[in-house]
Amino acid sequence: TYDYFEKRNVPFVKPVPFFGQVWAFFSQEKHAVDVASEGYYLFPNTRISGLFTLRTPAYLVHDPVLYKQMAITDFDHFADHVSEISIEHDPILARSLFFTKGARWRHHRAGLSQAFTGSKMRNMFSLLSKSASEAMQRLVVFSRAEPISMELRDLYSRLGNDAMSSISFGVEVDSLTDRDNEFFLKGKRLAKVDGLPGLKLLISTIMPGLFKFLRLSVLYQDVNEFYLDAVSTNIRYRERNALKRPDFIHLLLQVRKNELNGEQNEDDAPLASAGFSTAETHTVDGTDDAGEKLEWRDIDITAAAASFFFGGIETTTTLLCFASYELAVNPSIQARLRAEIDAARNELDDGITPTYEVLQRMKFMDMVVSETLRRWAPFGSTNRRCTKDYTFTNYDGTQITIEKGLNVSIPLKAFHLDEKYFPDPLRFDPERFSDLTQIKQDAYVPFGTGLRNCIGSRLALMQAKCFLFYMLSNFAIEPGPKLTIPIVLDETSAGLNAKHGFWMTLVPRNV
Ligand code: HEM
Repeated sequence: TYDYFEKRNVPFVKPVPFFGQVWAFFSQEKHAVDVASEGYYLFPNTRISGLFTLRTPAYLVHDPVLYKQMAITDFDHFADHVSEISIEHDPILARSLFFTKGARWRHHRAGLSQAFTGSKMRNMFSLLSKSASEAMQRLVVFSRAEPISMELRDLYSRLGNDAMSSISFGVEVDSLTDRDNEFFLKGKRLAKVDGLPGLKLLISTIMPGLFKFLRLSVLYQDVNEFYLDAVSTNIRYRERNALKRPDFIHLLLQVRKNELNGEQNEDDAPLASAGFSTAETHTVDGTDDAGEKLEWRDIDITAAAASFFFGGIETTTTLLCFASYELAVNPSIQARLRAEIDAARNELDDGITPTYEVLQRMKFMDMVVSETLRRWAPFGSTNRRCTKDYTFTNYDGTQITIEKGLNVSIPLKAFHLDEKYFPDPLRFDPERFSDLTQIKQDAYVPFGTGLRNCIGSRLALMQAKCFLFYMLSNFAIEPGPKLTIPIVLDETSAGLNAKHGFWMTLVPRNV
């Protein structure tokens, strides 16, 4: 088994007998994303390297151009993500977009894409902004014009949960005051990426076969039941009361009735970009091999809405936490961003409430957010399953064939921190994004690339910018006494997190 890559002339990370590289996942003091990317640093002159999980060979892509090729032009060779989540044991997660495969994925992606267009995001933005603005007013009252010390991951995940509850379900919650409301508690359990759920998620990614064999589930049973019940009650209520609101449930009900299909909105083109990092839109044909469309049942709508909590809140919270950290330790960057926000506020009717278009125009805000996503990619690696044999040429002219069924890992974080693409890569420097023609676009992939890229990039960018806008309108962010500088990462979390928290002091601006 272990001569697999030698025979194919592919450099590979030497496996520990029986365990392969899995040993390193569980025995080292390194984050799973860094363990998975080890070959990237060991073999700088190849487009791909090999590794073993237990005794199964898998690949690691080194060349961002190859990733792009696999994800766009040669998409039909790499149509799926690798996880094997069972519909029986994880009825919601297995139906959510990241984990679906084949015809179900095509159908869901084609439907959901209609809910994430620029014009839909702009309509939704008013709900997002209202939720953020109300939360910020409560925070201002809470501070009583005095500096307050806060752990920002907790704060941002509360704000994120409240915003997502509003834009997904039309449910207004206030997790700052009502700290143990059910939407927040269940949302936290849903999106948990540390402890046992994080471990299971890791196993589902690095050893999908074993995960399937052990019949494991990731989500807690009570979380499945909560969301299934919440969404079907919500749908019935809307149907009875003919309720219309620009949120996801409403859009997904329209998708179900095929009301959005082919809807052309002349607003879409100018609204399509939420900033430099916005993931490109690709058209996906939603019909199956027999030319049929699947139905959108209640459980599919539930899975879609729940997946926004699962995939969207932790990641956007991570972006906000690291942006706040960098602003706190780089006061001159913070001052420049604050000046841009103040200038934008002068142009607003009420001097307070940003619009989608105002945020779209803020150049320095976009530079700060883009650089945060580069330096601290919330999603440090993604993957593909090879669905059809694939042959390509390596740098040295040799042909390599990836066989159907093998898993391929893509080290997004390693691309972002490679000095070949980004000189002095550990330095936080928004100026890199001042001249966008200088950015090596293939290597800048915070939202992945191709047909399976992040569907929520516009929402994430607008949400992060909106929260930063309100935060810096009201507070200066300073390092708190409990903050560790430089930040120490939590190597045990499946996501990107600070080991000792994001402790900051928020100083009211009184403007
Ligand atoms: C800063 C925040 C976010 C980051 C950095 C991020 C990053 C990513 C990445 C890297 C992927 C995999 C792409 C690939 O395999 O090529 C992905 C997929 C996905 N993301 Fe995000 N994401 C964020 C926020 C969101 C939000 C807010 C939502 C939904 C509301 C969302 C929904 C999804 C979904 C559904 C997929 C799977 C797409 C598919 O398989 O077709 N993400 N995201």
